[in-house]
Amino acid sequence: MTTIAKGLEGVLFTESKLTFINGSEGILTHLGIPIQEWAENSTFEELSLALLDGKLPTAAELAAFDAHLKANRMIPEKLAEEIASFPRNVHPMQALRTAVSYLGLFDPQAEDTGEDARRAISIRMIAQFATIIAAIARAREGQPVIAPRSDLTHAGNFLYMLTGKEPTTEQARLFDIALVLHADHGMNASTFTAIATSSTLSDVYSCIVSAIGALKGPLHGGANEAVMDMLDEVGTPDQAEAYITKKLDNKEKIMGVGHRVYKYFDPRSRVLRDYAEHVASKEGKSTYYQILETIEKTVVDRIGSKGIYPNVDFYSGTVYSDLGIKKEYFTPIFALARISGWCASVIEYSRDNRLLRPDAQYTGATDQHYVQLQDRQ
Ligand SMILES: CC(=O)SCCNC(=O)CCNC(=O)[C@H](O)C(C)(C)COP(=O)(O)OP(=O)(O)OC[C@H]1O[C@@H](n2cnc3c(N)ncnc32)[C@H](O)[C@@H]1OP(=O)(O)O
Ligand SMILES: O=C([O-])CC(=O)C(=O)O
Repeated sequence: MTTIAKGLEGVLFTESKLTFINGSEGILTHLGIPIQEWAENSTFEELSLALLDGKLPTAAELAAFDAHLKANRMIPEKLAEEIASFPRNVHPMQALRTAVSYLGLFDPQAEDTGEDARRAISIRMIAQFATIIAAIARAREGQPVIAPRSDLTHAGNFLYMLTGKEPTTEQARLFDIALVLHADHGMNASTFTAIATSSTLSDVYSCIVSAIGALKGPLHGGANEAVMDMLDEVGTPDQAEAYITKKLDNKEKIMGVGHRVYKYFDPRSRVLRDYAEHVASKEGKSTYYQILETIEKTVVDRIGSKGIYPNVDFYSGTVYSDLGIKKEYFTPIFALARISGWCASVIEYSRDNRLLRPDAQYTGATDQHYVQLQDRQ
């Protein structure tokens, strides 16, 4: 009998040397190195290069990569003008999807699908995503777009372009850690989507536009914004337990918890919680943080036995919110980090490409004949 792997759960379709996940123990490694070590010691720039090259870079390689990213931060003027003319009421993820598609029109290398071209485009895109997302946010808020600076880190420069203020070293580092935590995660839905597009030998821009569309949904990257919607709906910490209990009694989903692979704490959620706690210890617990603490406890007590624990989207919003970022920009920020994983995975898969084309069990009608329109009931 044919078995159907609903949601492709547990289906292996390729090999990868980038990311390993042990979902029952809550382990995540990139290139064999635990995510906690990346978060503590590395930077988004270094992890991006490591994913692209499949190895830890030397100091000289990292310096050259960093300089290359900085030199590519500007976006075409026409694109900046186009972003400024986007309707203000569209979701920033819609704007990002359109802007990246538009960016591809200005790249003479866009249609080159060789590995060197894919790598060069990827590096430019990693750099330009920050400028595009900040420009989308500024335009949406009716504020002038801010040009990138080349004396700031990728994370620091993004916060500067977003807010118009140079972040403190601690703020820039906290945001950098969030980017590191989100940079790659195996065959998640958006990376798989990017690879599916790439497997047809399509161009990198098309792969990334497809991936942005997949990340946007609330079951994937869109969950970080949905968590904030939930916190706003809960209102105060004393309401949190009753709110979650009612939702679970009604068999409704709680955002930011549960995962296809992790059946225990997502290790990234632990790192983010520690940082949220660190901020709370200095500045007092925010209402959001207190609500999250109660939701985590209620969910783990009620449905932890089903393998439902906080995922990466659970605490990320409170960290961004502490940095003064509005919730509409949380999912674009996920894309700001995940662009590295998408590009690295597309390049890795293209080395041994095979068209992705699964199958569906046919359960429709058989032995039918065409009925003329006038003869149908
Ligand atoms: C970056 C990321 O993409 S991380 C994921 C972000 N998404 C979210 O946070 C959205 C909320 N979570 C979910 O919707 C789910 O947990 C998913 C889609 C992420 C993973 O779902 P699946 O792997 O399909 O889980 P599955 O459906 O097998 O769940 C098993 C059981 O837990 C329940 N469950 C799963 N997630 C949740 C949740 N968030 N809230 C309440 N119950 C849940 C299911 O209803 C199911 O219960 P049942 O056995 O009584 O029918
Ligand atoms: O791996 C997944 O399915 C979703 C996820 O956590 C991610 O993309 O970071």
